[in-house]
Amino acid sequence: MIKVGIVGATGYTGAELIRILQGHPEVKIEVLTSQSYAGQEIAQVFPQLSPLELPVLIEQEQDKLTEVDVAFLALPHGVSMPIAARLLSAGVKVIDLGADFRLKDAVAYQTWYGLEHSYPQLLAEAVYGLPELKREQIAAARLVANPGCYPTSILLALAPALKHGLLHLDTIIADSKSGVSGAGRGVSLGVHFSEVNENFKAYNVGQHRHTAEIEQELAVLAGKPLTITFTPHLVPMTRGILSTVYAKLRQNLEEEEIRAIYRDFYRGEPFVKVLEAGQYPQTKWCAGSNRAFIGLKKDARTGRLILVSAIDNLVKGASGQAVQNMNILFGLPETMGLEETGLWP
Ligand SMILES: NC(=O)C1=CN([C@@H]2O[C@H](COP(=O)(O)OP(=O)(O)OC[C@H]3O[C@@H](n4cnc5c(N)ncnc54)[C@H](OP(=O)(O)O)[C@@H]3O)[C@@H](O)[C@H]2O)C=CC1
Ligand SMILES: CC(=O)N[C@@H](CCC(=O)OP(=O)(O)O)C(=O)O
Repeated sequence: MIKVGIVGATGYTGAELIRILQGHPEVKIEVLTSQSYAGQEIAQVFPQLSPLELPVLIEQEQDKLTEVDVAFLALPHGVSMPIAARLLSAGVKVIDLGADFRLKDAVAYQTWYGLEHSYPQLLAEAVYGLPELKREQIAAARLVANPGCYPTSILLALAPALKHGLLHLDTIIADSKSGVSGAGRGVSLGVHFSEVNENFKAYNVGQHRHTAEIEQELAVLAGKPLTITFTPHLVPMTRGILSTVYAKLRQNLEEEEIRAIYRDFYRGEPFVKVLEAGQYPQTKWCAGSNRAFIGLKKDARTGRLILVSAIDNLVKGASGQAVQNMNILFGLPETMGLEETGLWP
């Protein structure tokens, strides 16, 4: 059995990790940490977990954390750096759900996150954990930087088109909408009920920190640097991200030829489904599951490709993808523990 630790178990992605891992046949959850609730049962925070036999919450500084095989860090950005360094030196594999190891460039990290990176030497070895694009590198990694939720939805939508050189690189626009759980469990004015309910807004326009991560990974796919316009929106729903991505096509391909490229790129991928002509995804299709759905349309009038992708921000956008990465790290079938087809309605 793989001994697992979850650091930041009382947050949304931490709880989602417990929900997924408790059904994983090769995992034993050995350590759950919290700074605010140390000494208490996790069921006191999330009563729905009370039927499970889970360890009492402990502080992340305790030695017990260094005795696990793999630790998931479900912490706010800026907090994970020293914890990851300590765990790696104790021989623990680390999957960081936050942003601390996603950018390769420590200067870019400082620019976008307003913090100096305290372990820049780890950035070179960290692998950006999007399994559909980096499976081999993930398998050999000690430190996996789990992608952000918006980047996952946008990168999966664009990867086949960029890999095949289908797009004018300076024309990409990604317009994304997220459920409120994307902001985590902490309370703030922008996410309290009466601010969000019956409301819809764009935020961090032209400056969301995920832009850096998306551009970094799109550049790898395209083989050259590029910039995109990315606008996130907050939707009054709990889970889900829907991204609509627009870009000018370089060649006059038929829509079915483009769809064939997408189908071929994702052939055999258990978690990515390319939809039929005229079919576009909805967030409810993937709520609670690790699946991503991609619909596409060639807009012949404008010469643009329109891509629509849907994921659950807490699953393929965070904890499910992290478990997929753990399966790869330990040579297990990638779908193990992730067979859940989702919640309906
Ligand atoms: N929510 C989402 O959809 C996604 C989130 N992410 C990323 O995953 C990470 C976790 O997100 P999420 O679960 O939503 O966040 P939450 O705010 O819901 O949870 C954060 C967790 O971190 C702990 N924590 C907070 N501050 C500190 C600190 N200074 N030191 C140690 N522990 C601390 C809290 O524990 P306690 O107070 O009990 O100590 C809590 O368990 C973040 O980096 C987030 O950006 C990535 C993709 C999607
Ligand atoms: C709705 C909402 O607020 N979403 C979050 C994205 C969460 C996430 O993926 O953040 P990290 O990159 O820090 O992991 C946001 O826009 O900040």
